[in-house]
Amino acid sequence: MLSVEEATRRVAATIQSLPVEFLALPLAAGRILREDLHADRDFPPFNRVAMDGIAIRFEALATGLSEFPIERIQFAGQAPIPQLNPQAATEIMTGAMLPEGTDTVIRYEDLMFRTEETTGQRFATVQVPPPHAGHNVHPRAADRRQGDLLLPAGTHLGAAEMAVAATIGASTVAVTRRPRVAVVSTGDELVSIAERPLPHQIRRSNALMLQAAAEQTGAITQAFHFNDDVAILQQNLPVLLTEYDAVILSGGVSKGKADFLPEVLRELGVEQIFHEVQQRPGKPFWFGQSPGGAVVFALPGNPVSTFVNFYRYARPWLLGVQQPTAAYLAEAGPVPAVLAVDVSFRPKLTHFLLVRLEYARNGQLLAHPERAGGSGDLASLLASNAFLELPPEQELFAAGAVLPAWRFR
Ligand SMILES: Nc1nc2c(c(=O)[nH]1)N[C@H]1C(S)=C(S)[C@@H](COP(=O)(O)OP(=O)(O)OC[C@H]3O[C@@H](n4cnc5c(N)ncnc54)[C@H](O)[C@@H]3O)O[C@H]1N2
Ligand code: MOO
Repeated sequence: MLSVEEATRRVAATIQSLPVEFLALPLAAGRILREDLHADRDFPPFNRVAMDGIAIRFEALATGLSEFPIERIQFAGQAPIPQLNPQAATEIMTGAMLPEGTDTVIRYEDLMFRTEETTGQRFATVQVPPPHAGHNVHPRAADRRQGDLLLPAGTHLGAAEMAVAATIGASTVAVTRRPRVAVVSTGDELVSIAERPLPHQIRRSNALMLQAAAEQTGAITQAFHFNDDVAILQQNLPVLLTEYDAVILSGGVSKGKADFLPEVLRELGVEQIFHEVQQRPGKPFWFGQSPGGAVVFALPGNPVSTFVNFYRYARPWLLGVQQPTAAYLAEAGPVPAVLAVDVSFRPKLTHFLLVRLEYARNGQLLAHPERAGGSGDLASLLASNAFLELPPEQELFAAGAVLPAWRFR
């Protein structure tokens, strides 16, 4: 049977970048950028006044001058008028362009004002002299230069990236199109969430779970349900394989008499890349790829198995096809966590152990195992926020062991 490492490698081998689409910037938040974006101007683009007050020439103070006549007032957004008199001041607001002939800004808090009654002329007296020329000025190009690479292809457009893209006028951007995912539940025992189940029936929860989890990666999803019927599966699966980038099925992949999926998928020309992984939960996981390129994650139907397999294999795939650089691995992969108590697990399987991750006072990420009733106990997912990956070659895991933790919250 395939190891978790080998299954991971085979899933990763099917990752190919999805095509690029061009979007108006406001619609691109959360997407992966697929072009390099450079500074179109210097940052800041002009000598920017950083405090409300007056602009003067620093040299004037050295001559012993401390009172300046105010020549004019300049607001942010007004084109500056050069100040020709080196002994005068321009009253000026934060965000304005520093006028030629001045080099220093003194804030209102460090000034006293008086108005000459006869002429109406206003004067500012410096109470606290500035320490150096350039004080309270954010000089042109201090932060970045025109032409600098600011957002390389592969950047995830979060809040900071949106601000920088906006400031350089990237009104339309090239981004990865969203993955299209069909989520399919199978099983005769499953009824819709609006129905009152008969005693032998249950409501189908996996499809909604998978939709929510896939949409969080940026995918567009649509849900389907098929009964355990070979003809229905044969009739409905082909169109999904042509219209979606990934088809994520749940149920119908183990050894039961109604577990038709592996056979039907093979008959439909989907190449089986593996069936069964040396892991618990989620051993009967089937994975394949159709000739058209769509991948098929046929996940075991027990809700915790479906859930764990999604986060362990399908989520990294969905992030990988959107992110053409290796950066996706950091987002998709596990974080190291410290086991809080001793744990033993006998079977020669990789064990995915539901845990609650919590920061200890020393900053360590501690993993507390959660009481769980097995792979059917979907309520156990509520109390946990990650699963630890315990390797198969070991039976005892002592408190303090550092292990990979896959977070899902
Ligand atoms: N003889 C064997 N039997 C089983 C094996 C095995 O190795 N030999 N493996 C067990 C393991 S492990 C798992 S996991 C399950 C997986 O089986 P299937 O993928 O075929 O899933 P089903 O039998 O269809 O369903 C299992 C379980 O999950 C419930 N389910 C299914 N779909 C949904 C849904 N959309 N929403 C909510 N719940 C769902 C279903 O009702 C079943 O209770 O097989 C073991 N058997
Ligand atoms: O290993 Mo199955 O996935 O637990 O119930």
